[in-house]
Amino acid sequence: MLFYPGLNQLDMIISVLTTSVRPYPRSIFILNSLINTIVVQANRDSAEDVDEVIVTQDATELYKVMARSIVFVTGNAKKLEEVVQILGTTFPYKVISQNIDLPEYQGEPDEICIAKCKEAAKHINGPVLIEDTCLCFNALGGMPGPYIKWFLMKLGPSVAPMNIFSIVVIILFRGRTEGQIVEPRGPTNFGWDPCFEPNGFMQTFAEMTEETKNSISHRSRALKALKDYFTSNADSLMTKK
Ligand SMILES: O=P(O)(O)OP(=O)(O)OP(=O)(O)OC[C@H]1O[C@@H](n2cnc3c(O)ncnc32)[C@H](O)[C@@H]1O
Ligand SMILES: [Mg+2]
Repeated sequence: MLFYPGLNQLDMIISVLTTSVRPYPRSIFILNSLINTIVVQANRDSAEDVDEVIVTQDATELYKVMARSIVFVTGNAKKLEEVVQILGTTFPYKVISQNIDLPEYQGEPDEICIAKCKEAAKHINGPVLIEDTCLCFNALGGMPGPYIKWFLMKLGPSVAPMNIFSIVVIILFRGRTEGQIVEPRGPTNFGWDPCFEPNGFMQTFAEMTEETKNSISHRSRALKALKDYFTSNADSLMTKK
């Protein structure tokens, strides 16, 4: 059952599909046996797009590496930067990024997230991580919600009081950060960061150091829950088909 906290909140939803275990774009997996060398998968991108070549002599080891990869699909470089920083080096899965601008779906945040996740999985053919952020205004009955991207593009970061809330669905995790909307302050290179001042702080997200934002943000709380879950269940998740 998916959890949705209500519209008077800002929701960040992260979906993880662990439905298949296959090779992924941007990696070449090579099984180097005594008999010959088998390229298990060369991806459909050009050779320049290949991030790494993994060579192993042990088929079991190969499948372990393949099974322990998740592709984070996003067209947003700032999201990617934060997700990589937050997950850090101790996340038990290898996170490979793929820049695909997925469709902006309509509907409730959880439905949007699932649709986005399925679409990402179609491109990647394997486990994917996606994220969708909604910004919901109390004064507007929850709008623009998932349509915040277009609001930001048209109006810039000037908004009304709200709360922040983060959840992760399909495998479900939640994180929440509350705060106030203020006159924009700080760099304007990431969405609504300049106008969101979390409770207990005198700075907006944009004015904070990355470390401070990542220690309290909706994203970091959702990802912490995800990381804890994947760390405890790494072996059983790896074998899921
Ligand atoms: O490819 P995807 O991952 O969908 O990336 P996106 O930029 O399209 O992102 P969303 O669909 O989730 O749209 C949410 C909007 O909110 C912005 N946003 C997301 N997380 C944010 C954060 O932590 N701080 C400020 N703005 C954020 C983001 O730049 C978008 O304009
Ligand atoms: Mg998007």
